[in-house]
Amino acid sequence: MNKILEVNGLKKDFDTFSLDNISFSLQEGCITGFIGINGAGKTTTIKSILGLVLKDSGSIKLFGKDVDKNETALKNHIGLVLDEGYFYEDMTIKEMKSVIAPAYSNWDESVFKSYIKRFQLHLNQEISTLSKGMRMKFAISLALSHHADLLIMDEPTSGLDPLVRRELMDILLEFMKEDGKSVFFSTHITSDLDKVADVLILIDKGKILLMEEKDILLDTHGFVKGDKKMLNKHTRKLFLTLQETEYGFEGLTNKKNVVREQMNGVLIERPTIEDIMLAYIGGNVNVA
Ligand SMILES: Nc1ncnc2c1ncn2[C@@H]1O[C@H](COP(=O)(O)OP(=O)(O)OP(=O)(O)O)[C@@H](O)[C@H]1O
Repeated sequence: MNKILEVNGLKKDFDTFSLDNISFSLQEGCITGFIGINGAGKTTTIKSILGLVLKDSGSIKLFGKDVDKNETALKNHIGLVLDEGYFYEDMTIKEMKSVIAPAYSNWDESVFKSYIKRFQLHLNQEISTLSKGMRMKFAISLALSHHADLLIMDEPTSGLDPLVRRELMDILLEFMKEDGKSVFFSTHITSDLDKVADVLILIDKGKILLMEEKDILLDTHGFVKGDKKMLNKHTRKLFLTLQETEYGFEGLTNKKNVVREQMNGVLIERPTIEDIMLAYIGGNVNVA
């Protein structure tokens, strides 16, 4: 599989926050979830990739080419949905589209119109009167109307109701049906990724803590409950988090098979992506 985006040694210092030597890559044909709590550095990373924030150091390659040297050509391949509105509020949908469309050499008006129809948006409606869900749908319509290969979305589901979030997930899966497409999707609402993500990248305090295929993560991690008698110097080391009560314990392990072998009789449940995220960013972590 081709690497569609390669980020190497990305650094950005703000007064009270730093992106600390961020490196990761995205594989073609994958939906990659970029997860982390509020303020973890997701937006700063995405904006640095796009050149909307000036990085201090590091290299970024899109489709194998240096972003700094090929900005305009590469922009044609990217569909962008940012969390903060980048629309002119007093324009209508049609007027805003006319500002954005000429920036893309492969703009496809018929695709745009089909999304507007599908989302029941009205070309003459003023942006300032759009609800949050309608804004997101408009942003998606723009992002998908120039045959982009990589869709980059920053917190697209934030503040949306479950129905609209589901609709968005369906659109992503539809987009992925065509060969060579990829999605990079930042969110702190990890439940959105349960169904759609192939790979997860976890960022916290400006550092990448974890990068793994979702299925492998969910297979190797387990939420374990059992009798306190099973805990000893060795078995304790198998846990990322551990809570003990008078009688029992519960904790998250990243070595599910070893726990199964060495701790007979414990109950092992499948964790959610959120359980895993919180275990890695919380204290009390024994990462081997
Ligand atoms: N222009 C800036 N100047 C100074 N600090 C900044 C600037 N932009 C972002 N930050 C800081 O960088 C940190 C990371 O912010 P960022 O928006 O990247 O996080 P995030 O993971 O996207 O959070 P959220 O989920 O809340 O959107 C925050 O502490 C923020 O205050």
